Amino acid sequence: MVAISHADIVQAPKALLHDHLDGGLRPATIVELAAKAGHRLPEDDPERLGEWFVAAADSGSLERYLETFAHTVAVMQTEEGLHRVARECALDLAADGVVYAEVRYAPEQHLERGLSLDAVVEAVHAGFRDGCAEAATQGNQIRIGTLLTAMRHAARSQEIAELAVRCRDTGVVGFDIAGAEAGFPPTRHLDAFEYLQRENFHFTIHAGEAFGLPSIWQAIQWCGADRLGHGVRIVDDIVGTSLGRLSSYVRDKRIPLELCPSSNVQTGAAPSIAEHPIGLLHDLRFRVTVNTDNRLMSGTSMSKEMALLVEAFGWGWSELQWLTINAMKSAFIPYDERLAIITDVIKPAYAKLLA
Ligand SMILES: O=c1[nH]cnc2c1ncn2[C@@H]1O[C@H](CO)[C@@H](O)[C@H]1O
Ligand SMILES: [Zn+2]
Repeated sequence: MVAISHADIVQAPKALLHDHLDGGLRPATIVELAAKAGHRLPEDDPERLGEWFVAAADSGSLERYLETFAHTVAVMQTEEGLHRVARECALDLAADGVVYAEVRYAPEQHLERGLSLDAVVEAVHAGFRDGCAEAATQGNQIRIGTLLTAMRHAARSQEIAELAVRCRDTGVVGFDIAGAEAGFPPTRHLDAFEYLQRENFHFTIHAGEAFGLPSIWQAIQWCGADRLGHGVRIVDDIVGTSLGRLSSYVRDKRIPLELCPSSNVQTGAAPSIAEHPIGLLHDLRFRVTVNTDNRLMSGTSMSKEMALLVEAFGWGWSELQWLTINAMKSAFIPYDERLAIITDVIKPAYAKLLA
């Protein structure tokens, strides 16, 4: 069998559920926007700045990994900055062959220069609209929905949940909480999750990344999460191939795991790509999806994450199709729209690749 190259994977349609808007900026854009905003950067040369992000995020700790976001969030405080970052995000994902993406960010982090929460969301949506339209003229079709994130150490989750519901017909497809996990259990935000459930809305929770099973258990059984952001520590409930109660529940209910291999290696949640639990979770038929998390901090892309898995686990097109369909099945857009992307875009393309 001929090995699948990175270039081959770029051509294949991909679906991405876990990508942070403020974790995917182009280094050159950060340099330009920082100059305008008067924000000091650790490096002023785009190439060196890109390397700085990857090296600084390569810290072995989620807390230190998250410190690097100060330099991206700083340049996303104006309508212009937000619009540009969202537009470029759409173009970059589309050029990488991503056909469906859910991109998340925390509106509460973009108010430092006087924008309102609603203005932040509008600027991001306008950027995505323009980026998607431009990508289409280049022959790259992409659909993007946004997830609004609340920061788990802060106290604005109810407000952000209400914002998400208010914007559900203009591009927001779900809600999330992110930030340092240890010491900030998801149950702190129970009111927000109960509100979202009453509104028949969708949400995912970052859980089981820097902290283990109690965090996953709370996210699912107390908060009612539809999906798990990372969820990689679910392997702590698996001995050999024998599943405990919680891991059985997650697998049997088909709860999607938004796994992010490179990010997990950087924060110390996995020792290496080859030893990443995604191999075991695939073999045990969990609802596994593969994601980028933060393309800038991990120096990655959707195609690169897949190429790493091909190399580490010897996976081929059938596994890549499985991951892609899993992601599409787990998306927060309506069922008929998910199905249309699976049957009209994903399956025909992989049928050719598999032939
Ligand atoms: O892997 C992660 N785990 C937890 N929080 C994260 C991760 N990646 C990014 N963020 C946090 O989410 C915010 C909104 O996008 C980012 O500013 C960052 O603080
Ligand atoms: Zn994340």
